[in-house]
Amino acid sequence: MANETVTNFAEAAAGATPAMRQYFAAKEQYPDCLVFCRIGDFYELFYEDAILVSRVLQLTLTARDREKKQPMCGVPYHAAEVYLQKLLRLGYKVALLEQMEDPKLTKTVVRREVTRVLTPGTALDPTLGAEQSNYLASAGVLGSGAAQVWGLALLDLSTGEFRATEFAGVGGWAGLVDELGRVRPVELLYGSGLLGGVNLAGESETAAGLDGIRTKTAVEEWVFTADHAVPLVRNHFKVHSLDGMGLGGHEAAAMAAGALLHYMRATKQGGLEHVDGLRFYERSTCLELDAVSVRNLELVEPLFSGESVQTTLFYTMDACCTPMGKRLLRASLLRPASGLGEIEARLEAVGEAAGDLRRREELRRSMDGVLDLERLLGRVALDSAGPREVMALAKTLGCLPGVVAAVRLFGSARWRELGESIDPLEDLHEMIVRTIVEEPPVSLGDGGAIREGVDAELDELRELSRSGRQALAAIEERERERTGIGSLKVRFNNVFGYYLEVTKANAKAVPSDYERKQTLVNAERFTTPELKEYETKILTAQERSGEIEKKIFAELRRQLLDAAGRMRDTARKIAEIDLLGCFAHLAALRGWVRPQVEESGVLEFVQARHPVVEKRMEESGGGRFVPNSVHLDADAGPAVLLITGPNMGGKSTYLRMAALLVVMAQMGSFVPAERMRLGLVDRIYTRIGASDNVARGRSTFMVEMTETAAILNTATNRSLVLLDEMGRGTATYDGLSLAWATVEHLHDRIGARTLFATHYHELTLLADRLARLTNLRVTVKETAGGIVFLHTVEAGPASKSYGIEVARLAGLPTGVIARAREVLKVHERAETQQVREASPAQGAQMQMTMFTPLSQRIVDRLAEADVDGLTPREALNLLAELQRELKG
Ligand SMILES: Nc1ncnc2c1ncn2[C@@H]1O[C@H](COP(=O)(O)OP(=O)(O)OP(=O)(O)O)[C@@H](O)[C@H]1O
Repeated sequence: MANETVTNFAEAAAGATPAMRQYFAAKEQYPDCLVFCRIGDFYELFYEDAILVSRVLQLTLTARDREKKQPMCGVPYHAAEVYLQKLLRLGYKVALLEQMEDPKLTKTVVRREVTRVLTPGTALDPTLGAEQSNYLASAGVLGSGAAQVWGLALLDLSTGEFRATEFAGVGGWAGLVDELGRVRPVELLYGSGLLGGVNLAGESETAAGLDGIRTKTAVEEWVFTADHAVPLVRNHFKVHSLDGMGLGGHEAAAMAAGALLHYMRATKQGGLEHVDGLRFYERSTCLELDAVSVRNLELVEPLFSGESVQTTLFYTMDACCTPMGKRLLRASLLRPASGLGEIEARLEAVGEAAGDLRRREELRRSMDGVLDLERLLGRVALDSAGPREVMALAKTLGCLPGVVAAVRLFGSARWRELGESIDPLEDLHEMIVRTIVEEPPVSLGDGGAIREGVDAELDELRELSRSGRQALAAIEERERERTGIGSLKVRFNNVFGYYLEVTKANAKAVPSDYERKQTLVNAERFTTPELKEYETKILTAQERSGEIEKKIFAELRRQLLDAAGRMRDTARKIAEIDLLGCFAHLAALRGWVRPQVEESGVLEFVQARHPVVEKRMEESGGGRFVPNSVHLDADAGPAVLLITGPNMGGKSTYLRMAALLVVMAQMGSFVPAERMRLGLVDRIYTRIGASDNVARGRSTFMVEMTETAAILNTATNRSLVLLDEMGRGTATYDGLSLAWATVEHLHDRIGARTLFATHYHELTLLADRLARLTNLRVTVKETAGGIVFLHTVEAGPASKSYGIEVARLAGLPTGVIARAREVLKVHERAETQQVREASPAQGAQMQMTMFTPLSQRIVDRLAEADVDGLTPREALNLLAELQRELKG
């Protein structure tokens, strides 16, 4: 919040009422928060907060005073949740200033305190999709220079998932930014001020990758110190050493985690019981996908926000039955496995289930009623679960034995492992259903959530109020007879308690022992000593039973939280079971096959299909996907496939298909192909199309070159590299030269399996020089009516580019098309002439050296020189002259 605002508040505070002074104190303590001040049945906002919130939430702006100097707006307390969620989604933070005393019982001003600060990363968003995670991230740095280590911690409060990692050395910062771009947390914590020379608030060029994180929260610098933060982690988990969590020797990661816990405490987030573990993770233990590739390949989100999710691989592969399974699918897409053992174990289990319809269906059916175990547990821990949620938890727990039994029907190692190790949590299920009634009320305060027989006193009190109410009915009956007033009623309201109500017309018939309580327009209300006695009995009984219900519920909650670790473990296993079931279902349904995975440099698939495009074509009735094959071998060649062909021919689809099939196979899924052989890939790199960085003020070409630099600097011979139309964003010869040199570097130095789609036909000449490069082309058929795309990929370079043909199909005016044809002819003629004039030997040379005309002159002069006839002095002169020419 701007300084000006704070000054305004300070000025206003000088002459404020006591309630407003509490408000100003809260505002001073939480200057970056909107303060929601509870006054009676409303939350009120004042001054700049009121102006902003009334605009954002479209509320009426009023004022506290006649002069309208104190703007104000409010939302009803009971409906506040919706408004709060909206503000949080927009990235705002909110401090709740609550009444700490019952206004009815206080004579002076009610005491108010900030009880909780809600921020995007610490509040639960009920509209969050089952597969999405709501991460709060925390990043800090230890050391300096090359010894710098960045620590990153991530917490999803809705499920309790808590993990941390590190990025060390020179590439550490870039690694951190990339990981944040992939994880996309809703809120990022960092130490205020400049850290390690870079500003996490996103003001420096290198921090542009953090633009997507809407809420960035700076906390005091000292919070991000090992001395302060690391002990917080040890205390939270009640351990002496962090080695058991894999955090031994990872102080930066532990520090980031500790700073996050500090923040949770500072914002008064209670109930962190379900955050019962912290895991150190390393990206190298999985197939690495950088943020650019995750985006380009549309693994979990469409390339451009707002587009249909149907273009994502997640959407295509999501046949999971449970929210946990969906989340694991999403996480696996972002981090496919890199170890052969893990992949094989999954593939074997998928194969077994894919081949057995009956058992597979039994398994999937057994998960029918399984709700979000992790999120329900999260709500219990955060004390936002009522009796209904606890009952929902019980229903889910009740399904587990069925799931376990279905898993045990399978025999392969992974299924056996899961079936034997999963805890069906029967004791917890039994504990809940023993305590809570089958159809509990929404809120505990409504009463009647706890079963009969759980607590003797509760049963007695309930009996008492039941008999009390019966007695009241009897009184009503008796008094009607005694007074002869047929319409006499015993009624109840919160202010007057129980009373006898008689219409005005009958008031004369009221006996003298009735005490008048209240007079209304049409009726009179009375009480009697007998009625008062019952009233006290009933109300005390109700009050007391409310207390007992609360106590029992709290005890149940505590016992459930004691078992939080077991529940989370089971939830993880259910997720794995569900995911394997989903893969098996897809394999059987869509005719996918088991890939052969090995430690080698091979990537080969026969008659493969792009899973997303194929599904979309099927759904829209848009024809059949044309299958294609790939053969790559980093060691024996071909390592580089250079794909040419017309626009719209299917080059990009072919490239993406290759990457998607690798991701799927390394996740342990079957793949849409006749056959696939995959030597494990350590990392997928993509450089495809323009990205929305342009909107952030970096040119398309700059983005392209930055991404290409990252590939050339870090790819290994076990990586898969996809380059689509590289060099397009600059002058033709610059672009061509860069593309040429890049292909050579990938081929000669890196040896990564590379798919390179290009419109530069000149590049196809590289096949003569680079032994492990093969030309491929996408085919078209020329017909009388124009070209037809066949989408088949075959060996050889494309003969023509058909750019003008495609432009015609796109509807460019005929005049422009005709003129373009003329211009093209002129250029082609000039080129042919040039080639004809050169000798055959020169022709070949020209192709190779067309980018270096200057050096060609030097080479020619050297070739002409008669070395034997030169004196040493002449030789020196020649050398000096050549050098001068080179230097220009
Ligand atoms: N194998 C295939 N079978 C059926 N349709 C395909 C196939 N490959 C691509 N297509 C369809 O052809 C269209 C163009 O594909 P794609 O974008 O891959 O072409 P491209 O060669 O990369 O074009 P450009 O060079 O203009 O980027 C897409 O709509 C795609 O769905």
